Amino acid sequence: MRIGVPKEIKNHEYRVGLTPASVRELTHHGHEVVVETDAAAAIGLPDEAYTQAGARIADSAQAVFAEAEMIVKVKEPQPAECRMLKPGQVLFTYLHLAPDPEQTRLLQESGAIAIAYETVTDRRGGLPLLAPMSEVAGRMAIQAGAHCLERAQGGRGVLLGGVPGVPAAKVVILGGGVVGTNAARMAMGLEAHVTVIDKNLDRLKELDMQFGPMLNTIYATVDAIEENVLAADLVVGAVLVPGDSAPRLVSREMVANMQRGAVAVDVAIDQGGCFETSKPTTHAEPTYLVDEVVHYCVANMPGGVARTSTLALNNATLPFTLALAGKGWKQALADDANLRNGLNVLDGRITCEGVAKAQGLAYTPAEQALGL
Ligand SMILES: NC(=O)C1=CN([C@@H]2O[C@H](COP(=O)(O)OP(=O)(O)OC[C@H]3O[C@@H](n4cnc5c(N)ncnc54)[C@H](O)[C@@H]3O)[C@@H](O)[C@H]2O)C=CC1
Ligand SMILES: CC(=O)C(=O)O
Ligand SMILES: [Mg+2]
Repeated sequence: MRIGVPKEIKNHEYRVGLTPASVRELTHHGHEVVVETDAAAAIGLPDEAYTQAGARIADSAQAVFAEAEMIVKVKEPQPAECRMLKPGQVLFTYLHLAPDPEQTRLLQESGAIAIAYETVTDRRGGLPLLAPMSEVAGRMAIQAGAHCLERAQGGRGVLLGGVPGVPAAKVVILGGGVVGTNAARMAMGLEAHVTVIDKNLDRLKELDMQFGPMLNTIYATVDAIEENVLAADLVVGAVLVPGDSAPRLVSREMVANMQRGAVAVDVAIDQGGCFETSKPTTHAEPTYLVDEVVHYCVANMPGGVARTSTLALNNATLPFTLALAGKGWKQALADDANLRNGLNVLDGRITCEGVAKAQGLAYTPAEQALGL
């Protein structure tokens, strides 16, 4: 198969769909790879590393989209990229369609086969292609939150760990999945007072076993969320209902009653965010204030540490990329129910239930769309 890797064009997005090591694996298996020039030069992966791995370098995104049978990317295609997609072309990347009607429509119109990293599953019900970026974003959430808490950033001038004689900051994490666990681990490492709130009791039990008495775990009720958010210095939004829009757990009124200079890091912003006051921001302008609460809502946080993130993402995506390239998309999707859960759009039909529900569109089960 001929696989194309365009340079990412989202604001301050320096990740890339394939590393040279992944390219070598694909060319070793007899596939052709074409990479846009300077696709990953910013993270120390120059064109020569790709040519040594067996790729060809193309001088534009247009050239990559024109000749590839499958496009492997990182972020959701921007409108200009959607318009370059062709009927029958496979797109393998993050999509986050639930809160994005424009992209959904453009993908439907393109006739491409759109497979979203974030809805591919594993045998244990996890999300193996979201997990590495959630690990990164969860860890970054505490770095970003600590920075935003500095007074010069609009924060309340609080140090996460406090010092002897002065209490530690209160960090409240909504959602104890991959983002939440990694955020908790970093915040505990900095000696903050950390609370995780989740509606999944089994998950809370696992966290309790993992971290012991240093971590407070609380079952998610409106009451518990309100009480903890209002007392928090830093709130991390880390909930997810796969495929669907994020549940809005923190209302505008709750934000208005938060402490002045408190910080909200809404990692769940890529699925619409879990604060009513959240709107997507960029690495160039990551924060804004609502009622003197600092909001950090960067939708591509891992792009900030693009080298680490690219390597971590490729570790997870490579087996699926190899399967799609080796078997062809139809067979690969037919053989693997977990990969099939990644299929979001086929022949203009929406095959992810969460996306269809979030946008009030008709849902076609992937099996039906594939004629299985
Ligand atoms: N902004 C960014 O750059 C990035 C954003 N993300 C996003 O972060 C979010 C979280 O991802 P993961 O941790 O991987 O998901 P996950 O599935 O591992 O964890 C989500 C947790 O939320 C809990 N949850 C769901 N609904 C809830 C509710 N109503 N109340 C309380 N808890 C609830 C679930 O029980 C689960 O434990 C996702 O939206 C993901 O796309 C991930 C990586 C990067
Ligand atoms: C998952 C996601 O949104 C990201 O890695 O940018
Ligand atoms: Mg306020």
